[in-house]
Amino acid sequence: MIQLVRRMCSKISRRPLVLCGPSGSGKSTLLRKLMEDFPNSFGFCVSHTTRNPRPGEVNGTHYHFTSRESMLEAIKNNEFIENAEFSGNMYGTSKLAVEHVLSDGKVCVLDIDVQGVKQVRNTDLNPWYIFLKPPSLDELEKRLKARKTETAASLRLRLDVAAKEIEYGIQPGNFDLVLINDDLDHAYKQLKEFVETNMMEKDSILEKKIDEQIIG
Ligand SMILES: Nc1ncnc2c1ncn2[C@@H]1O[C@H](COP(=O)(O)OP(=O)(O)OP(=O)(O)O)[C@@H](O)[C@H]1O
Repeated sequence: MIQLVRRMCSKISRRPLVLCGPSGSGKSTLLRKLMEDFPNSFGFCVSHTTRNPRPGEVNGTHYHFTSRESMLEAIKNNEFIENAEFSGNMYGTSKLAVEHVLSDGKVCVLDIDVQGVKQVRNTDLNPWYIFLKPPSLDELEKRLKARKTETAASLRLRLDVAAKEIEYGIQPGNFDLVLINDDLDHAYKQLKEFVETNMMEKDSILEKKIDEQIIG
């Protein structure tokens, strides 16, 4: 019973986590590490996309791969929290995907772009917002090239968009934390510290309060 109450309370106390940053800034890389360290605390909110899967990407795990027609229909039916168009493809977070993570009692993690962040601000999701900034556009270009997922045209577009996103990302007040992904271990350490300070401690304080109320 105590476990159940604790679980219910911790669920409502846990604000989602938004990780935003230009394509290639390292969002997936950092989130993978976070999920490995806290497998029971965080749940990745699986986005929908109309783009084709990259090698190794699994439907339902990395993305829900879908068609433009079904996605437009679902958006019309108000099934999405946010959606964005990038490089001729649609991306979006469905309400169901968020509910799926919450029903597991986990903190919902959203990997979204600036367009998505602006829309999430108009919802009652109330997440923590973290912006991941590449050390420079040159370094971003190097990393995207090394990832070997882009054509010359899609690389160009990503770099153009990145410059605008960084402008928004570093503006004071837009994010709770701006993380520079220079050295990966250092960036991860900062992310982990932010999470432990702002997201974990509050939960343990809440759990202590629940224990005091229930046990006496
Ligand atoms: N600190 C770092 N130093 C060097 N390489 C890095 C660092 N962080 C990430 N990378 C590499 O940069 C590339 C881009 O990272 P990743 O795919 O995680 O970016 P992303 O923000 O998730 O991109 P997208 O939005 O396109 O999915 C990957 O090949 C990754 O291994």
